[in-house]
Amino acid sequence: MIEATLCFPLREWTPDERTGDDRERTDEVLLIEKRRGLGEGWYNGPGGKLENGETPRECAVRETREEVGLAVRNLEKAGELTFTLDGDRHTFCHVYRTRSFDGEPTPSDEARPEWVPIDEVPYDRMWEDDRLWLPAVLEGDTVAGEFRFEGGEPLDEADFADHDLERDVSFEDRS
Ligand SMILES: COc1nc(N)nc2c1ncn2[C@H]1C[C@H](O)[C@@H](COP(=O)(O)OP(=O)(O)OP(=O)(O)O)O1
Repeated sequence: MIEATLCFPLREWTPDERTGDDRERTDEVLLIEKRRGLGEGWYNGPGGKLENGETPRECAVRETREEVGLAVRNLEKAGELTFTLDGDRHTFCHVYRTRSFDGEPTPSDEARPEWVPIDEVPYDRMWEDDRLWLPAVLEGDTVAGEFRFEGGEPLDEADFADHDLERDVSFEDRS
């Protein structure tokens, strides 16, 4: 089974009174538009597969740096997701969020970053499971879920079948 990570950097957006911007203050999340590989063309958080000897947290930090050039710190564990394909465990994904980072997001070969207000997340351009668990993660909750896909490899061409989801979960190892 593949072990992978996703990281959702968050920031507060405040209106600039000098420009007369009258939008409400809101949180924004840094998403990527994936440019290659699994989920190409879809929005997601920065992330990827664990390398040998790496902890999930180290992986999330490395992948966020590699994909969008952001140095994230103080990651908070927000979720554990299991994706099954035709009844077999396919990917186990650790989900993090953070408000601590240095640098400005910059595009890479793998990803185009974009700050998005959390109530405007483009779920119609994301994995089908995301609309079920990401809102809770962006609200500060914790989630654990299993999402079942059917139809054979690759996973991003399979059909989403059903799921189980728990909220307000505690993660013992805090990995
Ligand atoms: C099945 O549903 C999924 N939903 C979401 N939101 N994200 C998913 C799903 N399945 C996989 N993912 C994530 C997990 C990883 O963050 C990426 C896939 O990573 P990738 O295969 O691109 O991993 P890298 O290590 O970056 O790949 P390279 O081999 O290209 O370096 O999708």
